[in-house]
Amino acid sequence: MREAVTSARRVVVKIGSSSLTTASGGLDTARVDALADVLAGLCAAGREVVLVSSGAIAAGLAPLAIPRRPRDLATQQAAASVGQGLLIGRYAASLARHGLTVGQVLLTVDDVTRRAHYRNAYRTLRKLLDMRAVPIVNENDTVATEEIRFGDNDRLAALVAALVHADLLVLLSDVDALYTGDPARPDTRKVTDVRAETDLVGITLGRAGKAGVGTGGMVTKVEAARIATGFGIPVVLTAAPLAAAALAGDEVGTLFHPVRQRPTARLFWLAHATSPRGRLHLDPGAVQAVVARRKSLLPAGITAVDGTFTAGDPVDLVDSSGAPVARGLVNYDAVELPSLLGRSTVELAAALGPGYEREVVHRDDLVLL
Ligand SMILES: Nc1ncnc2c1ncn2[C@@H]1O[C@H](COP(=O)(O)OP(=O)(O)O)[C@@H](O)[C@H]1O
Ligand SMILES: N[C@@H](CCC(=O)OP(=O)(O)O)C(=O)O
Repeated sequence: MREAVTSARRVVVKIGSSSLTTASGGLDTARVDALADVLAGLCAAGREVVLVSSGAIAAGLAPLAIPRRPRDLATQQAAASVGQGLLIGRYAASLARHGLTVGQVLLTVDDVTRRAHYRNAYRTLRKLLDMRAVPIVNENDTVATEEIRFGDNDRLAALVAALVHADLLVLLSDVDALYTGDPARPDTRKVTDVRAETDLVGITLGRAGKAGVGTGGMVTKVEAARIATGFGIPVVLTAAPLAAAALAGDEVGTLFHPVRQRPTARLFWLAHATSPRGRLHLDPGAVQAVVARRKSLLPAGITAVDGTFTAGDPVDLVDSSGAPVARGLVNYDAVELPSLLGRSTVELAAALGPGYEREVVHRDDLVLL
């Protein structure tokens, strides 16, 4: 019995396209009904549920007579636009059988990465939960462009779990657990528990299984598990038909144990949810100061600046090989920085005024990567 699972009050469940569609590509209503039954069971037991459901693109293919998952964004978006309505309609009907109401929540990357926006998303999700409705989240595929797309809902689910302060994230796929390699091969073993990054050493994370339906495969699921467990949220990865057993605490699938206590929400978002707007190249002394001594970053330790950012934006701090070592909120606009580099704060204050004594990134706004 998994205590971390049975004690969870607020649960985020994510289901992949591969678990919702028939072999011919249409929406499998029996599977949607089966999932709805599991979710209704959770609600009846007084637990709160947020569902993150993929499947919009897959559900839109048959009605548009598209034979397989399209590669180009515009066709994917058209399919999602048709499919999302069908998907949510089906969930609404399935959950109505249990007297439950659904609320559709379509999110873009910005909605969960920009502070002002994610507060907004959080408020809506909270309100839906307070009103005993089941929020059903998907990426807002029809407006997301290639650059600002999640592309996979695994990461979105982990960020939503963090956003609503969930006690558990359940990732439902078409495979019953994480395996040491491609589960289709005979020599692979099931991994029942992942307690630390070292447990993943030697595991081959393959791409999506069912051709043309899922995206990301195990890579994005393990990445999602990293994000959630880093926020103190346990993650169970299993197959959709095992959802009820997994949620009852049975030892099915793979349990990713939380690796640490919850960090402050702000720094978590900085590390995992924000997209950096630029890069500050640090000399070795500055890397040492920021990483080992947890100091603020001063202009003297910066050798170069890339990107077009303004004060308050997230930026990556990179070492001399270009590898990111930390992320932080920068106190200057990109255009201001080049003339300050390599100069001490005392010198800058004397030459330019006391406003230039400020750190480039304050230690309170810094998170190590
Ligand atoms: N190490 C692994 N363990 C388990 N499954 C794996 C592994 N590597 C690749 N896979 C494949 O990942 C697939 C699940 O990913 P995906 O198709 O993206 O699912 P979903 O649509 O549920 O998000 C499985 O069907 C499986 O074939
Ligand atoms: N937003 C897309 C989901 C893409 C996606 O992540 O799919 P999957 O790998 O099946 O979870 C859709 O609804 O089709």
